[in-house]
Amino acid sequence: MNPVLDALRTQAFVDDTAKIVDQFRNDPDRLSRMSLEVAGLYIDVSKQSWTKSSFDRSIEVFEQSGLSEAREKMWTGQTINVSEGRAVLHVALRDSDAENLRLRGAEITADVKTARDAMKAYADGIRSGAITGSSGKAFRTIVHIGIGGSDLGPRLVYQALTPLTPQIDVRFVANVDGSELALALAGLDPAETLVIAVSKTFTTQETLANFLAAREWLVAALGVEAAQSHMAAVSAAPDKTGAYGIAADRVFGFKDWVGGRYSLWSAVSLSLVIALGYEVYERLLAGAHEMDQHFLTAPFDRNAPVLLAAAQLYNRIGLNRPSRAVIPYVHRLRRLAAFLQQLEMESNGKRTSPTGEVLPTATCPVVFGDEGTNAQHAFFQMLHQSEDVVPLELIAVENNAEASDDMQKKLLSNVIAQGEAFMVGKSLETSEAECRALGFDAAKTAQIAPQKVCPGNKPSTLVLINELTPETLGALLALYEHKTFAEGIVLGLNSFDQWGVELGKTLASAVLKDFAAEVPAEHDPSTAALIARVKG
Ligand SMILES: O=P(O)(O)OC[C@H]1O[C@](O)(CO)[C@@H](O)[C@@H]1O
Repeated sequence: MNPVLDALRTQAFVDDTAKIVDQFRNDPDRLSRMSLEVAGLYIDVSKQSWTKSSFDRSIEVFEQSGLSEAREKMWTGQTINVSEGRAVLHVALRDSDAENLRLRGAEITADVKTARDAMKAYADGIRSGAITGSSGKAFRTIVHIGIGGSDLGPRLVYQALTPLTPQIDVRFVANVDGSELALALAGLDPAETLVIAVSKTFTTQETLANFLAAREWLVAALGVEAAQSHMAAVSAAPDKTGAYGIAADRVFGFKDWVGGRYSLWSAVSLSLVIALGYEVYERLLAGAHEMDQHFLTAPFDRNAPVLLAAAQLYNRIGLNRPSRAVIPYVHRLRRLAAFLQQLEMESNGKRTSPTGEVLPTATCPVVFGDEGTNAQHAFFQMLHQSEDVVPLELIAVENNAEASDDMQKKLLSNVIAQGEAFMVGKSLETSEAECRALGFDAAKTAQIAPQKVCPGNKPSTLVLINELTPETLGALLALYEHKTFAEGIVLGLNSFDQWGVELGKTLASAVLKDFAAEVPAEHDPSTAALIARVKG
């Protein structure tokens, strides 16, 4: 029983038939109350399914959820990730105010500063040419090897901010499917290549397998000793890196109070700091910090992360909508949906409370998406006409210096029109009129018009980024982190562990053993047949 969420569901039930478009007539202040501008982001949730009462009820849910106290606990470094016995302090990585850091105990200040300085020195050395490959050649390419939180954030940020002609290129490798590494190494000169293994635990099968294969590639071309200066590692378990032949002065650490999917602010982004420059990294942190301050101080009904979280809970819990589509109309943010899939679904895709009780409600929707306008020519057909309601998150950039004014206007016209189209839909009357305008006779109109109908009344949120800069990108990603945190608190779960991923890993290592075993372990006939097939 979760009384605050029950109240929300009751309100949603009452408002179930409400038309979004009518709410603007019923409530002249709707747009101003449900939109705000912060850290270079304009956020509009007025096309969500709320009535005035259900919006107010949704905000009350957060006021009654203990979110303020939980936020304080996080910011002051208390052990809120109870099952792993850890604090959650990724926000400290983007807080350059030493006074604040000291509040959390002395060692954090030193840790954060030491890690930043080490990254900066190494990156500046490579960018200036003071640090080179074994043959004295400058590094031209970084092969960033990592998966999950050690890949999705850095890959998203690199694609978002990389210059058109980068001084140093970054190629990302995550999957243990050897094709990804093969494609990443293709055409590279080992003498100009730096391989960085990125893993919080330094135990992840895919990352270690890819790193060993990449090291072999280096050693084959350069020899064991020379290869050393072409390898580096990032980990919260630096003690594990030595076994992989990585020199101690090429290991960059971070602490276990940084969760994997919240780690892009840490040394996990070393590849970016080298390729884009320390200054870009600092600006990314500054943008995220501005959103942190907003989240910390803004009242909940004017708090961007809370507004996005409230829309999601209203859709997921209030109206039982099991999915959410994230559509960045920004080619440089084409990996945003993938990043949010891990951030939100690995954080809040849970079924029990931190004390082990099964939760009384659903939790996280299925998050999916692709870049706009591409998605319009792929799955929008279903989103527009299906009876299923999939709430949308539309993200766009207002000013893009890389695009002509004409193309930018075309792009923005699409994202704005889609929000409207999902809300207003297309009625049978409109469809019939269209058919008649096309010269269809009554029989053909009766056949075709119903097929053109779009039910509409489908909600969307728009996040409009003034210009895609390191600051606004930092703010955008911090926005989603705090949205996810706020939802987790209301749902009554621990957003910072991920016990559910272990089963697949355990079974994978058992199957791997079975491939080599004389007599494989007991499995169901389908699994046994597959193992036998691979064993040949
Ligand atoms: O950085 P690591 O320790 O290699 O882990 C990679 C990813 O694997 C996970 O543990 C899930 O399997 C994620 O939480 C994490 O981001």
